Amino acid sequence: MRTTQIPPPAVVVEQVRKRYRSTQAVDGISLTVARGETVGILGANGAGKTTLVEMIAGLRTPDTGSVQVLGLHPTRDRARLRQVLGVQLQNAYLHHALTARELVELYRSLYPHPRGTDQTLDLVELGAHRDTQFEKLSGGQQQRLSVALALVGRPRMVILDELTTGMDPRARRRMWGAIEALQDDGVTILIVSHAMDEVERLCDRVLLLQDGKVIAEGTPAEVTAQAQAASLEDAFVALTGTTLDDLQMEEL
Ligand SMILES: Nc1ncnc2c1ncn2[C@@H]1O[C@H](COP(=O)(O)OP(=O)(O)OP(=O)(O)O)[C@@H](O)[C@H]1O
Repeated sequence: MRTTQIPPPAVVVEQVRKRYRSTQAVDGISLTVARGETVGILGANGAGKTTLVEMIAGLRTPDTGSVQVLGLHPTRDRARLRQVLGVQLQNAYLHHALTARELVELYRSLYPHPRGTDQTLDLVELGAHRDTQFEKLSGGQQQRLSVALALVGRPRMVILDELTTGMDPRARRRMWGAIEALQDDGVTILIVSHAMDEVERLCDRVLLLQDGKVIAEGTPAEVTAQAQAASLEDAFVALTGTTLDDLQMEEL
């Protein structure tokens, strides 16, 4: 009888914890993400979302617990993981004096089979700004470029922290289209987002965090129903006791 090897899930996180001095940022989170699945990580400011995805990306080491990504250990197998995982993080440091084209070319050089430079810039509609230095791009354009850089290596999985923050409505729609194309290609996606319309449209499943713990999990419709709410945004408010206006005030 022939046996088929079932590939491991894209992400297996078991009971991870991470503390910064007096703050328990992540407090015992477990998460399994199937290959090709899109999972949204939600929660108020400071809930632990970025810390969680940084541990999955291998950029932070958990104090306890384990993380496996595409069958690899995020820190021990860092070089191999970098070839298959694209990461766009909040406040990513990019060389400000380089142009959009130069940054794409720099990132292309890290991968064996990267997308073309023009194709990458067109993906986020930055072709017209190819010769603009990063520091002279608008905030939304910088954000679009950082997403493009996460996709340049044709990753099997991407982590997107605040995908469309700062983008105008047209750029957001365009970005959603680009994400849907990745989904059609079977790419596994983790999205950190405060935009509930985006999460409802793109995510198969969401995890709602509070104080470093998962307080709700399921499809957007299941989490909405669990809170007996009319929308995911209402569910967020009911379950976390935070309003999105509070979130925006905190971000000011
Ligand atoms: N480098 C650090 N040193 C000390 N404390 C930190 C550090 N990074 C994060 N924290 C704290 O850990 C907690 C979780 O932060 P984290 O950035 O993971 O939250 P978040 O859910 O991504 O928030 P946001 O929505 O504001 O991006 C917060 O209380 C934050 O102040």
